[in-house]
Amino acid sequence: MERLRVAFLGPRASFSHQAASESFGTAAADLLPQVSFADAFTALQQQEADYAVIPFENSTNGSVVQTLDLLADRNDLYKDVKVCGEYYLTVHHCLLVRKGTYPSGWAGYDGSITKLYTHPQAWGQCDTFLSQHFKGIERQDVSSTSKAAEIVSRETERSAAIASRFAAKFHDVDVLKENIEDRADNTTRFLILRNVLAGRTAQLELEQPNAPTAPSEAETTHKTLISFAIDHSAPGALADALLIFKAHGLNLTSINTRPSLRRAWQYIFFVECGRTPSDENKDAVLKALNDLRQATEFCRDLGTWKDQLGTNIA
Ligand SMILES: O=C(O)C(=O)Cc1ccccc1
Repeated sequence: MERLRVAFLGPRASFSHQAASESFGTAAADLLPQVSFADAFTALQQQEADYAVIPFENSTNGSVVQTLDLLADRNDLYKDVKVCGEYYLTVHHCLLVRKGTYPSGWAGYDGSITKLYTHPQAWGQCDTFLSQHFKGIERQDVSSTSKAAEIVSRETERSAAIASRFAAKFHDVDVLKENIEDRADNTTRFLILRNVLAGRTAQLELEQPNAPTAPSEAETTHKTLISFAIDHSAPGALADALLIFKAHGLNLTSINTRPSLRRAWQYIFFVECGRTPSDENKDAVLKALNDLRQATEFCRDLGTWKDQLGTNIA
């Protein structure tokens, strides 16, 4: 079998790189760094990559809206891209500075840092630490935490990056303070995406490469993500749509919304639901999608995969 091509948000040493390399750890895979999540989606749609590993939500900070916007696919750019797996990564952030700038470490820190860099996802995960020690200090969003470490390694001003210990080593910068995340259990759930038309990944559907836990088939929950929009002027339209999930025995596990950008104040709903497969419910998702097509302005099946939290919710 040819080597798999796995797209992730680069440069190397980003959290997405870590998630990609851990989730495809045992497979023969080439990891392909991308400048943005959109580039990773494009690489998949054009079949220049077999999989993409993209952050979807964080246990401290909630949903990753950039990812929801790409899944919303308002311009039909990624029509063949679907979710086929997930991976949970515990995320520890460090405050990184150019090598040698603070020889006495955090204990001797004199408050001289004037600018902070990181990926937008990271600010909200380190809120308590930042408001205690860096209130009012300029913050600059950059394309990834690894990019932030790279910038700081070259800057002559007193600046700092929020990134991983791994990124510190990779870009040869110092760790001024580690574990600055608000919560020790700070975890990001990454989605593994594939192009449904790509034959070379078909056999891996529903399988997470290198699954951290391996529950038996009977106790594995399958999750499905479906997006839809409804006519907000009809009373009960959302309730009717959600009742379809219940009617087919699909357990709702999360709901997100993003603006539809078709009309002001209309939303795209992203509903995640779970089911433990059985003979009775094997067509539940297909049936629910058929019913949803009648009850919504549009709906889209964004894929089904195995739950890696190992919870049996049916
Ligand atoms: O910027 C990175 O390293 C990413 O991969 C995005 C991200 C940022 C913070 C937590 C998890 C993922």
